[in-house]
Amino acid sequence: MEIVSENKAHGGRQLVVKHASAATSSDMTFSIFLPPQAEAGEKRPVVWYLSGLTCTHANVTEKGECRAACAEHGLIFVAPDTSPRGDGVPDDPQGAYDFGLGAGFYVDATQEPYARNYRMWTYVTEELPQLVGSEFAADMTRQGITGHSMGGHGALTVALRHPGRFRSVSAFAPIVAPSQVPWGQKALGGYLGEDRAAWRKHDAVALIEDGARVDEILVDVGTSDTFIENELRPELLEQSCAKAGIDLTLRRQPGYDHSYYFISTFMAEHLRWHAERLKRG
Ligand SMILES: N[C@@H](CCC(=O)N[C@@H](CS)C(=O)NCC(=O)O)C(=O)O
Repeated sequence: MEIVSENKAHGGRQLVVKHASAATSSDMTFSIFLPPQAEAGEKRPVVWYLSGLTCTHANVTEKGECRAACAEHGLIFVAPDTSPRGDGVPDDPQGAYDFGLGAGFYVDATQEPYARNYRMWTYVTEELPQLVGSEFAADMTRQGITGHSMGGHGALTVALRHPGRFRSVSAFAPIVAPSQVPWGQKALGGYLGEDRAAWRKHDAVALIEDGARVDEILVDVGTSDTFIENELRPELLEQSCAKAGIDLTLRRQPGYDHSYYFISTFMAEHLRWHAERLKRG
């Protein structure tokens, strides 16, 4: 583990960390904010933030405005990268932004040439939690997860497939049914192949239809988000949660778009919502 940068902020410490990942057979970089309470040696809850297309750890770290709320509530905030990186890691054949580098979609690819490196599911669900749990003052019995867009899809699917691991789940403008939208169809087809049965395990709406459950979900999406109708389709999550009895709070925020101006506006509310659930019992 190599500390790439370290800055004091809000009485805590913002780190950027690089490590050799066995899951992705590449070096991976993530950011972690340690609140003042963790700096004082106390084990603190962890909120995972999975980012969207084209992002690295840096977008939310620099533009997400997460640190004041994390310091107030004593939350460790971890932001992984969105794909493997480096020499020899294959990209989209046309260099498109929505597949390959910056677009790992939080799956373990089975298709060539992606299967060796594109193992973001194993990375975010196994390898990185083990590293964070062993290297930092993290209370791994208290975890929450959130994310944006492709990372909102990641947060929902990871939570739905790990019952009991997360006490709180939220998302900003998530892709909720990747099997039914262009971004998701391209990614799931490219990484997992054309067998749609394999896609269902990486589709929040399909997982809920197939019986997966979380107690409650908070979702914010902007009404001026240009991806809302064709890629995000929050109404599909609304319908599946209503049918399944999942307590979904879906807030359509008037005039907000898909950007970090939107995310940063509601970040503190999401973190408070996580903190309330993470401090229970
Ligand atoms: N309009 C973007 C689509 C990708 C996009 O909007 N990415 C979102 C996540 S899905 C993002 O957070 N981008 C980076 C940023 O705003 O810092 C493009 O064509 O590159």
